[in-house]
Amino acid sequence: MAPQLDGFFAQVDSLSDHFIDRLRKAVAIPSVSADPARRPDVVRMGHFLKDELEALGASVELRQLGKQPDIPSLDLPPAILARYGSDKNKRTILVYGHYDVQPAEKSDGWATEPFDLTVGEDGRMFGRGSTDDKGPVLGWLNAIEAHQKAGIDFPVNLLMCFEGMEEYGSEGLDDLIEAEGKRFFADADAVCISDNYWLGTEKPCLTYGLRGCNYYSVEISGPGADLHSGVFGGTAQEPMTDLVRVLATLVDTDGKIQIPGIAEQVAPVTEDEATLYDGISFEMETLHESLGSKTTIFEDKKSTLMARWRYPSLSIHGVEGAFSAPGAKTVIPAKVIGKFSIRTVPNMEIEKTNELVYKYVKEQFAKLGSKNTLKVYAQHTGKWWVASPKHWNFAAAAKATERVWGVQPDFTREGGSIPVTLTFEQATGKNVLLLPMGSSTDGAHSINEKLDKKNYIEGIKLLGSYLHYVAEEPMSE
Ligand SMILES: C[C@H](N)C(=O)N[C@@H](Cc1c[nH]cn1)C(=O)O
Ligand SMILES: [Zn+2]
Ligand SMILES: [Zn+2]
Repeated sequence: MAPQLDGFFAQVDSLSDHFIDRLRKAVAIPSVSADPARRPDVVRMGHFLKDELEALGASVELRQLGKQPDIPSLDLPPAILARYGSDKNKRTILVYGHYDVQPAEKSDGWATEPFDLTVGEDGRMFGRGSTDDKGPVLGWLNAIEAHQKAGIDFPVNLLMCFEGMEEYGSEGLDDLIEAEGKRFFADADAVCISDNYWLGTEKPCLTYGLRGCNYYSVEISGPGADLHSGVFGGTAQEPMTDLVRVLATLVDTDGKIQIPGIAEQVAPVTEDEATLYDGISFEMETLHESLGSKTTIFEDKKSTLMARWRYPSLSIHGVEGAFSAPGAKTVIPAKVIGKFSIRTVPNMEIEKTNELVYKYVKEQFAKLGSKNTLKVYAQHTGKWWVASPKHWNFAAAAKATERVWGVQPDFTREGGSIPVTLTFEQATGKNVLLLPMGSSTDGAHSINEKLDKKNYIEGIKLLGSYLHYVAEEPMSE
């Protein structure tokens, strides 16, 4: 099966320094989508990808997505739509990834410069976006190049959709996907996304589910300007005090969401599902390693996996407008905006969840009897997704995993969110597969994000061989 793969693998190995250099160039572009000041860098990253793709012979379009809804003066970065090959006798695979990254500052606690890919002797490649999601996005380009240089026919037609706003809720992309479902994406036989991580560090996985994400702001204001706490402390009602008290009512120390009506929406555990967790390769020790501590809510694997995959969670992320620098500033902030999100699961509904959140937050604020003013709103929302892994798309990925890594993959769900996954499924009507490259200790969204060189290089082989096995799978749907 897939006889050309040995030549492809050898070519990937001999190009490995070049592929790491490509990742270094990509990481050097600080494409932070959440920071309006970095928007030119996000656009520059989009152009970098366009140039690289064109140099490989792909046809590429940059699609403008309009203005950012919450900052109407700011253009959204373009989505990249690209095609490599248009042979009617080949299958067509649509791949998606994102070229934006989470914010990162050395002062957050990074051991190295976050936008300077630093490769250690042990093969760990540190840099913001290395695993999420520049390494995997470049994996597709590298697979194309290795085929070209090895003189091996590319096994499928590849459609690519890369966006620059995923870490901010994929603003503007749903409309494009819906509009292009039966146009640019019309030929797609299946969809593959490489933008998540293995459950541990040793065993690869194929992922068939994601949680959704509803992201909220709670804004409390009162004074006309920031105040001196010596002059006004004890005489003015303070927005920060109110906010802390409201945020404290959302969730308890063991992660139990306190908002009535959320738990009632969650799908019951079926008998089949209850047996599924035992077979998954997952160690609490690896979780402690990824977490950097032993502060887990649960002590056992099953409860932990269920909490990550099939129950909602509520996280408090930060407070805009609050004093957060080192030192001691005796300020009373005039307006503070608390940020929290709820990871949603089957059968939670976005609108119903929003209404429950708004009602609860308003009730908690009312209980304080404060003269300050409250606003609560959703910044962005994205639905959960669960697909069937019983499909030739997953079968091909399982064979590729066995060929590259020598083991059968686990079939997993993921606690994170990729907001457009369900949109791709619905707009194309095709099966969607998540095929991760990185591992659980990569620290996506955290300080010292990394991708292991082994996962990058073998990951390129995995993506390329998946396409070969896709070409060989019997047509069933
Ligand atoms: C799993 C993926 N690599 C990722 O990190 N997704 C983000 C996307 C997001 C941001 N807001 C809402 N969703 C995540 O899960 O936080
Ligand atoms: Zn990502
Ligand atoms: Zn991310």
